[in-house]
Amino acid sequence: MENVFDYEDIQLIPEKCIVKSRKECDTSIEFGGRKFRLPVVPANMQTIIDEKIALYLAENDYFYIMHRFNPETRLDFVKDMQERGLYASISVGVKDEEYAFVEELAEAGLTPEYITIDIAHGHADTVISMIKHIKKYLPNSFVIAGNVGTPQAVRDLEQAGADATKVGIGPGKVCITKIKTGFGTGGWQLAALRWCAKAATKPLIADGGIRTHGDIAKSIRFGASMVMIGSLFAGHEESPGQTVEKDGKLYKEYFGSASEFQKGERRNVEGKKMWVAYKGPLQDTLTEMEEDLQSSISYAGGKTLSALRNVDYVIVKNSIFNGDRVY
Ligand SMILES: NC(=O)C1=CN([C@@H]2O[C@H](COP(=O)(O)OP(=O)(O)OC[C@H]3O[C@@H](n4cnc5c(N)ncnc54)[C@H](OP(=O)(O)O)[C@@H]3O)[C@@H](O)[C@H]2O)C=CC1
Ligand SMILES: Nc1nc2c(ncn2[C@@H]2O[C@H](COP(=O)(O)O)[C@@H](O)[C@H]2O)c(=O)[nH]1
Repeated sequence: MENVFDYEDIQLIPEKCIVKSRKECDTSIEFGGRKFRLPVVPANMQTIIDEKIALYLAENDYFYIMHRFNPETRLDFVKDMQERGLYASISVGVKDEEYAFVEELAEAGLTPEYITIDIAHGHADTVISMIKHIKKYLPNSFVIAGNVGTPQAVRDLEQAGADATKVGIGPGKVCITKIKTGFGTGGWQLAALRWCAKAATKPLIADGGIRTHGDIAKSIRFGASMVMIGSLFAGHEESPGQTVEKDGKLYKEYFGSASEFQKGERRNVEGKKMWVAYKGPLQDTLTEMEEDLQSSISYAGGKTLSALRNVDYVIVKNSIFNGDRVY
């Protein structure tokens, strides 16, 4: 493939500014029939989101996807969110019991507004079959399917009925898929997104590899409607998971959904755990992301996210920084 690059290799080129203040720039996005304040969603991982954070995000017009690792709580979660007049957004897998769960929701008259099929290798018959099952029993749920890394996968999942596709195999901060299997989009996630966008007729979610807020603007430029982020959302006051103190500093755990910490066993492990420096309140990060994205839009010469989609860019290999040395 030609022109393989990642986030750190790209710089977007500024256009003439048309606003007097960055406050005029609107970062909101319509996704699955709802308007959200940011084109950003915290990863559906156990150390990133829990019911309390989901509630906060929904109440404050942010998009969220609840993880699937406490499966028995999902039905009540959907009921509770909807009784509060909020949208419900959950994840499912593809094992037999997940088929029964979808039917259980339908029998209870509960339609989650968003259902994400959360599978490592999403270009699979198992995922295609689950998309069809959800569309049969819960036709009004907006189905996000993934993860994939090729245009053919996007076509196949869209063809099966997916309303959006999630792109990203192996670029995540706690991912070891690329090392253990030799496969994935790690190191060229942004180019893979661009490749997938050529085939997509429905929204794409760029998932994994976001290391700076500028990477959100770059994802939009290369075809994402929404950006899923794990590590930048880890380590907050509200983040689920253990907190430890070391040399007077606080750290919070962040582990992969395919790590032994998630699975409780060392079988097919494709994720690891790391400790993230404590970051303070989640809202501070969301606010900073919004301000930075408003600034990105102003550099793109517009007032809305659409301005980002057509800006020119240069590929400057490793010119910003290498790997994860961010600040
Ligand atoms: N975005 C990414 O790069 C990655 C994300 N993850 C995350 O880890 C979590 C666990 O994912 P996953 O293992 O899919 O979910 P599950 O553990 O629920 O496995 C789902 C089913 O798919 C099978 N399966 C898993 N991987 C493969 C594969 N490579 N080829 C064929 N069948 C497979 C499993 O069987 P069996 O285990 O017996 O093979 C199981 O029957 C998810 O949250 C996922 O998002 C994991 C790796 C990569
Ligand atoms: N290969 C693995 N990928 C994983 C695992 N758990 C989650 N993920 C993916 O990472 C992103 C978050 O990436 P980040 O760079 O923003 O931290 C997440 O949304 C999943 O797609 C895992 O165990 N192995």
